[in-house]
Amino acid sequence: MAPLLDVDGLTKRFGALVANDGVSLSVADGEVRGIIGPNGSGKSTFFNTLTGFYRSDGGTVTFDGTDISGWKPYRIAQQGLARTFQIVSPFEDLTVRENLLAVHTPGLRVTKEKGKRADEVLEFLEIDHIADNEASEMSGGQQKLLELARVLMLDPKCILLDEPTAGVNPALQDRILDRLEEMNERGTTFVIVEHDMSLIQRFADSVTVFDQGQVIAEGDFDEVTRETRVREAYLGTDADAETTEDLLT
Ligand SMILES: Nc1ncnc2c1ncn2[C@@H]1O[C@H](COP(=O)(O)OP(=O)(O)OP(=O)(O)O)[C@@H](O)[C@H]1O
Repeated sequence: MAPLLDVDGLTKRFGALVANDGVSLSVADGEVRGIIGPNGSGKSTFFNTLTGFYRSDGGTVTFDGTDISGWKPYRIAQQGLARTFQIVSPFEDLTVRENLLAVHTPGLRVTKEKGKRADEVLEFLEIDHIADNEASEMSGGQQKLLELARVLMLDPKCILLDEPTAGVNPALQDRILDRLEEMNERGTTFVIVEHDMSLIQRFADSVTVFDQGQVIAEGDFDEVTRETRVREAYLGTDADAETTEDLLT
């Protein structure tokens, strides 16, 4: 079966710096793919280029059988490939619910339907009790949930998550992960950039490792974390680490 997401030779340069150097990666429908790699290895750039926030310098992106290379971010999101950001930025003056209603959802033209979707999403993520609070009153962790909620308004086939639990307390982290797993069971595909290796180990079916803008390994978590090249990539940024566990946690 053709992959849901197929990236071929994606390249992004910032002046002389090649942040993504011919990155190729295929994700199957229903898969959870983890992307790991040391700081500055090009993971966020990959998401930004893939989703049209950066103009690519080469390569193609095919999603659900359609070539979406060079498309604008909103069109890509509406095609079913949505993303969250490492730094969340809700409309702070709006309430939580209003933040969801502000998402452009072409599939739900009737306001009543959109309100119903918003209420379902709020309940699913267990933030319905703060629906009428201003977003500015939310904790950092709750804002991460709001970010996810905004993405769910689009009912996407595939969600790219950029560090979904960074800076979130452990109880809330667990809740976020439970919800992601539930969505995956219902068929949503995920690509997740995360430094928290326990999360990757628990959630990802397979892992792609970036280093210096390139894919250097791919496979299941235990397989890739044993690879010498992966250990070396992390060692370069953490010379004191002695074991793989030290390196990757
Ligand atoms: N807008 C930009 N302008 C110039 N250089 C950039 C820009 N964004 C990223 N870079 C550079 O591209 C390289 C890859 O950065 P990127 O943020 O994609 O890495 P990352 O793997 O996501 O890192 P981290 O894990 O720290 O988030 C780095 O050298 C970074 O300094």
